[in-house]
Amino acid sequence: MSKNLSIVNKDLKEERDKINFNVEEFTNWFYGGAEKVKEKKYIENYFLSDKDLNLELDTSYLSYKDKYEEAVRRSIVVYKKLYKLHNEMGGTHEDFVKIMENLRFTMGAINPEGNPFVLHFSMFALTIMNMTNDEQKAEWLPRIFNCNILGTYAQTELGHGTYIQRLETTATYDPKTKEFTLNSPTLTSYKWWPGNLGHTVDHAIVMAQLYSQGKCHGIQPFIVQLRDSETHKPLPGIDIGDIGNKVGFQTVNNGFLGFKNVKVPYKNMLMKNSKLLEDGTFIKPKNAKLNYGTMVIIRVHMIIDAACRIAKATTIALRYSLVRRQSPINPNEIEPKIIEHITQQNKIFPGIAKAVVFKCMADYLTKLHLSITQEGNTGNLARMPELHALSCCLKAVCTNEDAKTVEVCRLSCGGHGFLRSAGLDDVYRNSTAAQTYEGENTVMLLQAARFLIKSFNEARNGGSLTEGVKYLFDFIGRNGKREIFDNSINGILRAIQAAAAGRTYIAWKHIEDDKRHNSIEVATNLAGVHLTKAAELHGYVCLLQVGIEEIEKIIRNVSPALGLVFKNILELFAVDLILNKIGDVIQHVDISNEDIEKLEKQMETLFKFFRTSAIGVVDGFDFSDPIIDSTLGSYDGNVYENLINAARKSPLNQEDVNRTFHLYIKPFMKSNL
Ligand SMILES: CCCCCCCCCCCCCCCCCC(=O)SCCNC(=O)CCNC(=O)[C@H](O)C(C)(C)COP(=O)(O)OP(=O)(O)OC[C@H]1O[C@@H](n2cnc3c(N)ncnc32)[C@H](O)[C@@H]1OP(=O)(O)O
Ligand SMILES: Cc1cc2nc3c(=O)[nH]c(=O)nc-3n(C[C@H](O)[C@H](O)[C@H](O)COP(=O)(O)OP(=O)(O)OC[C@H]3O[C@@H](n4cnc5c(N)ncnc54)[C@H](O)[C@@H]3O)c2cc1C
Repeated sequence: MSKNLSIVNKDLKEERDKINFNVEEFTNWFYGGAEKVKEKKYIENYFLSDKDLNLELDTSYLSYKDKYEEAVRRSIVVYKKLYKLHNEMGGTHEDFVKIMENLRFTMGAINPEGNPFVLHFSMFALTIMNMTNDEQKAEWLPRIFNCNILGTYAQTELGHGTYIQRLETTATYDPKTKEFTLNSPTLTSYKWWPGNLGHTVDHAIVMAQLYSQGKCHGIQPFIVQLRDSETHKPLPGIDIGDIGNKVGFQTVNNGFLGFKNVKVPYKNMLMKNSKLLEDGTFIKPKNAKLNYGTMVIIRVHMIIDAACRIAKATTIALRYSLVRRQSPINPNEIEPKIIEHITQQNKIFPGIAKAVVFKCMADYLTKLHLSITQEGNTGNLARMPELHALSCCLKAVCTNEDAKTVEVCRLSCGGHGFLRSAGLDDVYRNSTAAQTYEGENTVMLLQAARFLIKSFNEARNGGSLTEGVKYLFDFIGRNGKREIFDNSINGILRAIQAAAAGRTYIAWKHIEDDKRHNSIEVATNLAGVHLTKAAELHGYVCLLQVGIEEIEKIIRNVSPALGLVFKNILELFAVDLILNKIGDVIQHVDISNEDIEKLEKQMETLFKFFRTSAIGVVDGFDFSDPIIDSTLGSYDGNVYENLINAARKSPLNQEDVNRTFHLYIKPFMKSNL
């Protein structure tokens, strides 16, 4: 960690002196090993130490246009260095991925309001890698990796983001000219939202309805050039621009795009899955949803992003809470560190536990994605729906928790948390954006619920279930009897499973009852609230189940002192979860008031133990000061000095008297109204 060289605040030093486990060992776990931590630090320093980035400039004070231009300038500095470093490292694909993974946070420090090239290196490149045939790979990948072309992923339209089956952009094939003609037949068919589209990229993957031989064959991906390679002017028939100011992501350059008779060559339809013969004959893919593959990959990646945003927010909130003193607990004693107020612990400690459990889930899901993709490459697509359901469910649950936790962290910093210099606003904006992009969270939960209902039917009919939903058998086996609660970690898991299965049953029954008067679709819509609750509970089951399995493995492999910290973290996650979901649990589990009181007491005991470890855990997340970028969360804990120094940098403080005094205020004050 590049620690600030200033003297560490004595309250924070006192906390660190009490840490009773090896922080470095925790860091090595979080990043996947000592070698990876070394790499991370090297890469971080390699980029952040570059004076050309001019990181001294606080871009939050710039205008919308200046922010964008500075973000582009900084990104180019970074990407030039990236390619230099890539060559130095050996130039393999693995080296590239390593640098990109580590750049995730570094980029956040360089462009706090978003990266104007993020889609090129994520969705654009991934779609070309995964949805093209060999010839197309050979044509496009070198140009993408050399950045000779820059691209984005243009799917969402003004009228449709969720229901992509009804996208309106058309691509009509003419076998005589061997070209597609792209059109935006209505205003609502304009592409709207794609990141980097407005003024940055010159190419896009465009999702459009394919028409051939007079028939519509559903949405297919096309690679389309949008701007001239020399002048960057929009090509004929292309209407393109920036969509304007947003809640966040100000420098991501989200754009709009309309087509009027734009010609695209035959070879530009991505043909790994669906195929179109030159004569216009359409050949269906093995599974029509294969074209949704890039979204699945990104949803999987979003779990680790959520974990890291929570880790960052809790680092800021906890460090601040260990140096901020306010409100004596005993009237005659000195004001305590605010963390001594138990409500403050309740705000921050469960968040730290979530970051750890989400990280376990991200590792698990990444492995699962890899194994299901490998199966897919051999033609076996059987587990694709399971992966789709799981990634939708966890994308929704983890980003919802992420936004909630980051906001609680902001509140836990009181007034100072509302300052931009506290560093929580960009984290929150990114968290809340993640609730919407890559599939709106309610819609994602409903997709997961579809899988749950199918599995429930399967279980009722004595069929087979995938591992993650086998608990539905237990529910059916109990035949209406309630699960008996026992206060162990596995007891809590069984209780959450019973709640998830119970809610699935309620949703299923709701649909079955309504089906008598309505179509299955209407009945399903009417059960929507139950369905989303069931999917959400299922997401928590997955998190706890994977958390238990992964943390048990971790405990076997780390020192006993760190093992105890992991045990504490897992219990914190589990007890916090059951207490938050107690209403659902009571409905399906035989749990007494005494049991609940015991859980509440247990939480207090867990807080007591975690009180000494917490600072070690957040230090172990290993965010350097430039990455944390917070007056309240810096390693040295000198928050008041940081706050006043940051305030002095406000553009308004660069002069004693602002011109508005003479222009408006003084005449107003002298006017006697
Ligand atoms: C070099 C590497 C570096 C990597 C670094 C990575 C770093 C990441 C950084 C990323 C930064 C990104 C910045 C922001 C980007 C935002 C991009 C976007 O938002 S882009 C825009 C994002 N936009 C969105 O996310 C749009 C959201 N909407 C959708 O995804 C779809 O409309 C839908 C899935 C909700 C429904 O689809 P619809 O066709 O209407 O389907 P129905 O309802 O009729 O039927 C459901 C049936 O289909 C089945 N199934 C479905 N999918 C799959 C699948 N993938 N598979 C298998 N099956 C699937 C399902 O199981 C079910 O089966 P059954 O029950 O019938 O048996
Ligand atoms: C920051 C950001 C970046 C983005 N980047 C890109 C990008 O790079 N490329 C791209 O193509 N797109 C991008 N998008 C678009 C994004 O993917 C969509 O906005 C998202 O998928 C939601 O779709 P929507 O806007 O149509 O919402 P809507 O579907 O209109 O949602 C509005 C409301 O309707 C509800 N609703 C809709 N359908 C259903 C249903 N079936 N059942 C129940 N409720 C429903 C939703 O729950 C929500 O409450 C981005 C969006 C954002 C915010």
